This record gives sequence, C-alpha cells and structure tokens, in this order.
Amino acid sequence: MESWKGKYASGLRFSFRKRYSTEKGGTVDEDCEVISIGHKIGDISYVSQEEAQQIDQELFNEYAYSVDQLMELAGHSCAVALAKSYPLTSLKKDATVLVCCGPGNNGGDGLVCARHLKMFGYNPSVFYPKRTDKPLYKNLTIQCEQLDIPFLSHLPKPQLLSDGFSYIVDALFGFSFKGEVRPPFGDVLKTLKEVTVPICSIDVPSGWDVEGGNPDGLQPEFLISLTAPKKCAEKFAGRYHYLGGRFVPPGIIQKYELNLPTYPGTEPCIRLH
Ligand SMILES: NC(=O)C1=CN([C@@H]2O[C@H](COP(=O)(O)OP(=O)(O)OC[C@H]3O[C@@H](n4cnc5c(N)ncnc54)[C@H](OP(=O)(O)O)[C@@H]3O)[C@@H](O)[C@H]2O)[C@@H](O)CC1
Ligand SMILES: [K+]
Repeated sequence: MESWKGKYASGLRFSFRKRYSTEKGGTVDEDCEVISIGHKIGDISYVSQEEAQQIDQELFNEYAYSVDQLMELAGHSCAVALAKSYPLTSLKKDATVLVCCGPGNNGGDGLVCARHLKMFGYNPSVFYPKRTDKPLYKNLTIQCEQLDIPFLSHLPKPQLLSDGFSYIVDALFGFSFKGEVRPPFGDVLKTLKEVTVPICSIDVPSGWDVEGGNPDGLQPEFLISLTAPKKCAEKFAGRYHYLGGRFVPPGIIQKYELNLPTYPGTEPCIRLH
C-alpha cells in the first residue's frame, strides 16, 4: 500500500540547528528541518477555501491549464483511488455504483469519474439533478451516455439505494460550497445521510463547511482531496483518505507553502491514511 507517513519531497526544505541554553549555563544543539516555511516536518497542508479558489484561478490564468484538462486528471484520480479502496473483486458481481453530481466543477469531476469507473469494469449510474448548458458538461454527459451509463431521473429512497449500489460517490459540492444547502440538494443530502453503503466524497464531503466541516452532516467512508486537502479534511474520520489531482506545479507549491506527500511512481493518487 502506498500509504504516506510524514515524508515530504515537494515544497522547500530547510535544515538548521537550534541552540538552547541550559539552566546550568551550557548549550544543547537540536537539528531541525522545516519543509515549506511555516510547516514543521510531519504536518500536511490544509488549505482554506480562499486559498483553494486562488490556486484554482492561478492554474487557469497563470499556468494556462484548461478546466477540461484538470477535471479529467482530477476525475481520473478519483476513479483510481476508488478502485484501490473498493476493488472489483470485493464488490457484488454487478459492481453497481451511483455517482451523484452537483452543478459545478465538483459535479464535473463526478462525471469524469463515472466514465473511468465504467472503463475499469464497474457499473456506474449517475444522478445529476441540476445541469448547466456549458459545452464541457454537455460533452461529459454525452460521453457517459455513449458508454451506456444510466442517468437516474430521481434519487431512490435510502433503502433502495443501499440495496442497489455498492457505494455512492458524492460529487455534489467542492471547495466553492457556501452557506445553507439550497433546494433541491437538501433532500439529496438527507437521503444520502440515511444510506448504509459507503459514501465516497470528492474533494469535500458535501454539505460540510469547507473549513469547519459539519458534525451533523454526511460522514463519508472515503475522501479524496484534490490538489491539497481543504481545512475541513482535518475532521474527516473515515477509512480512506486519498490525495489526487497530480498536476500542482512547483511554483504553486512554493507560493502557497504547500506541504504535500510525494506521489509514488506514476500513481495519480496517494493514500494519506
Ligand atoms: N484547481 C483545482 O483544484 C480543481 C478543482 N476541481 C474541482 O472543482 C471543484 C470546485 O468547483 P466549483 O468552484 O465549480 O464549485 P463547486 O464546489 O463544485 O460548487 C459550485 C456550485 O455549487 C453551488 N452551491 C454553492 N453553495 C451552495 C449551497 N449552499 N446550496 C446549493 N448550491 C450551492 C453553486 O451554485 P451557485 O452559487 O452558482 O448558485 C455552484 O453551482 C473542486 O472542489 C474540485 O472538485 C477540478 O475539477 C479541477 C481542478
Ligand atoms: K463532494
């Protein structure tokens, strides 16, 4: 398992020696290492909502990535992390999965993830209640439809969901979620809270404050943080926490003093715990 334990290779690394005076008048030296200013070794970065949005904008505006590119990498890393956590052989024979997609880019990640899950041999369905007319989302929807991925017209009751799906991917809201949940998503979140199969959240557990979390909200079993974990991820108590979205350039890591683990080999994701 490529689990990560306090090892950092990205960001800036500083070694220095601290000298302390002792009560008896002598001195004691201590070797210290700091990875990225402000973070002690062993600390992983958790970014604020504002930082996440700034990084997002910089990737598009300064680094010239398109949203399609990053969404493809992000959604692919989600599908890989899910396949590692819930291998086909561990699921019921038909390996049915429901992907719930929201109106923004988190929902777009969900559509990409559904497509890759299908390519990996899973049997995804999509629930996508609030669509946009933007070509990117229309294309992602057509790509799924062309793979015979069903789109549900309504969300079944919790019992039916628990009986019908091995796990449910929560791609409703990511780092731009703010305030009280607005319709129709209040009912969706209420239903998801009652299912007994694992909930797997992309980037932020939906309905959680991006920084403060939500002790009364969804309690996912799986979370994949994209780019860098958001502050609310410190409150994640589920079984699988992954980092994905292996596209953060060194300039962003340095500017935002990000302390992130090194992805092993060619992996698009890494398990944090
Ligand atoms: N660079 C990266 O790291 C990359 C990030 N990526 C992904 O993008 C995600 C961020 O996407 P995002 O900015 O589009 O916002 P997201 O969180 O999907 O939600 C916005 C939508 O939610 C709605 N909404 C908000 N609050 C609400 C409420 N209380 N109740 C109801 N609705 C509410 C809001 O509605 P509106 O305010 O417009 O009415 C809007 O429609 C990020 O988490 C990651 O998954 C990757 O794709 C690529 C690389
Ligand atoms: K989510």
